[in-house]
Amino acid sequence: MHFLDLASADAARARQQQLTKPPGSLGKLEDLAIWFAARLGSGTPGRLKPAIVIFAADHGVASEGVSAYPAEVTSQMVLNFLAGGAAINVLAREGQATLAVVDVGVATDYLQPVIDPGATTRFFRMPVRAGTGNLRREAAMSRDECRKAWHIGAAAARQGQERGKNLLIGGEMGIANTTAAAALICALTGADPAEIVGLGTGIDAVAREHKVSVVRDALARAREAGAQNPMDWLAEVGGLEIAALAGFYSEAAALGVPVLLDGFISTAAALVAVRHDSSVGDWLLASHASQELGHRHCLSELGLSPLLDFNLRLGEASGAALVLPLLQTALALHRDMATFAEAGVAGPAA
Ligand SMILES: O=C(O)c1ccc[n+]([C@@H]2O[C@H](COP(=O)([O-])O)[C@@H](O)[C@H]2O)c1
Ligand SMILES: Cc1cc2nc[nH]c2cc1C
Repeated sequence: MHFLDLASADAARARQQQLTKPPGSLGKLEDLAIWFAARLGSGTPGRLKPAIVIFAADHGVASEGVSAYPAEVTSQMVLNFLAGGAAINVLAREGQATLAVVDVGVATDYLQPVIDPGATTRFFRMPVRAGTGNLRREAAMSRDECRKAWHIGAAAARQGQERGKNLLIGGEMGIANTTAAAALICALTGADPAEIVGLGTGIDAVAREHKVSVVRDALARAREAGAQNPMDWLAEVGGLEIAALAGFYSEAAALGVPVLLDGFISTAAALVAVRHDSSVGDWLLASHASQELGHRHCLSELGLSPLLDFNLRLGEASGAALVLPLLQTALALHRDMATFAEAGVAGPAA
């Protein structure tokens, strides 16, 4: 386990007091500089080197009519990521982050060649199985499959660290995964599904009522099957990409690399990782508050407050990538501003 570097945090806090501005006037930008100092082990951290990894997988529960889109969209969007046409391709470029996509269980075949010579997105095909089982009726996956997906995520985090990345961002693509994420949040926090289940990709109120009952049925079935600890729940009502994300976050924390969370599904995966090992929580930063109903509840269970509230509900790491320029700016201000002494500016009146 990695500990926070409190001496570096103190050095950063002291520097913030010396920079040519009233103390506290840069608000959360100051907090961010201190947050990164404690985790990057320097009182004046350099530029962030972010890596984005999107885990993609399908969900058997899509057959219950819980999404506004057909399951084939998962594989079609993977092709879009590889061709460079998705929101995350643009956001990753703007945020100067590398982008990789890992197929941990996409069920439908890719109907085009997946290699685009001009594309910069790396692609790894490591399907654990062709989508999960329908979590309303059966375990989403076996414990063994769940562990495999978790380890794929953990290996991705290790590779990020080996490549010198100092900020890890996990994203996901999986039609129907807001159903699995909602079920996990309810299972791990005791919340009522009616307060967590949202509209996902854009279902209507009637479909949402049905989605609530699908989650209720899944929770009752899994409880009956003996689910107790976070790993049990992850296998029973989670998803392959959610398990990979939970492994990715756990390993990032174990390696002492900070993590930037995305939206509802990403945060549900982080909740699993934290309930599995509470020390993971120290390494998590929340990028934004998703429109998805239960996201704020999940964030508050993790003790996190989101930086932005932009009504996003896209997933695929988009909200996390969006805040990268803000984070780089916070660290640049912290590094590059003059102190009162350097600039010959008088401090506060005595
Ligand atoms: O990240 C979020 O907050 C978020 C909220 C709603 C939907 N999504 C994305 O939409 C898909 C899941 O929505 P659904 O309706 O199919 O469950 C999945 O690919 C997610 O990336 C993501
Ligand atoms: C088009 C589309 C793009 C997405 N990106 C992440 N989840 C998504 C879901 C849909 C439906």
